[in-house]
Amino acid sequence: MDQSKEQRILNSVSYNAVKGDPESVLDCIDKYCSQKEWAMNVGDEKGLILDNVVKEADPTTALELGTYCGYSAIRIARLLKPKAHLFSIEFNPEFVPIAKEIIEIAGLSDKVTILEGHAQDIIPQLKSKYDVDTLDFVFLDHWKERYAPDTILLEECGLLRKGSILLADNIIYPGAPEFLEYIRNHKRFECTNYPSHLEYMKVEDAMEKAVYLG
Ligand SMILES: O=C(NCCCCc1cc2cnccc2s1)c1cc(-c2ccc(F)cc2)cc(O)c1O
Ligand SMILES: [Mg+2]
Repeated sequence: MDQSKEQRILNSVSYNAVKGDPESVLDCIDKYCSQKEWAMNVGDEKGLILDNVVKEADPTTALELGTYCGYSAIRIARLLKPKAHLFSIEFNPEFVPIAKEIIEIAGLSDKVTILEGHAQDIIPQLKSKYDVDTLDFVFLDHWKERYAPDTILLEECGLLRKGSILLADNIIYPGAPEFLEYIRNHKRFECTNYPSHLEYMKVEDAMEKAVYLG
């Protein structure tokens, strides 16, 4: 059976990236996906916004919804301080082993735990099963219509604390209108919009940061 696009991305990383060097893994994926095959990584332009928000949050415990090939997990994990940890949830069983391998090549396996399943099933288990207290940073990059309900779920599960920072991808394209409506009208969130472009394209996109006020 011929390989998947995600398999081909892993092949390219495995062949071209410097083992243990997260930057070279990111560069390799960005090169492959801008020159050979488009893929839904957050990419280099929005990746810089992600970097800056992660640096601002300086999280001890971070959560990502939507691992895909591990690109944004590497962007986040490479900035984490020594004892900090990233939990990343992915529902597609095909992507999990590929993301694990790419994160391993980046040398960041110790800082990232990939949890396979749907966010709405795993979020309620984070405290009891994964010993999470509260989340300092959350990157939303999964089903766009799940951004709002899963944000509500995070709050209901007591996983947000005063100052928790949420960052959502694809606010314009594919778009997350319900999330935008919810988060901007909810008084316990302080929102900031970051205009950008869809990964590897000239199409408009944006990211939205929401600080939980407690
Ligand atoms: O759909 C996107 N991301 C979500 C897919 C993962 C589904 C999951 C559900 C789920 C549930 N629970 C836990 C984990 C997970 S992962 C996505 C799509 C585009 C795009 C696609 C076509 C196009 F022409 C232009 C842009 C760009 C992006 O940056 C994206 O992020
Ligand atoms: Mg995205």
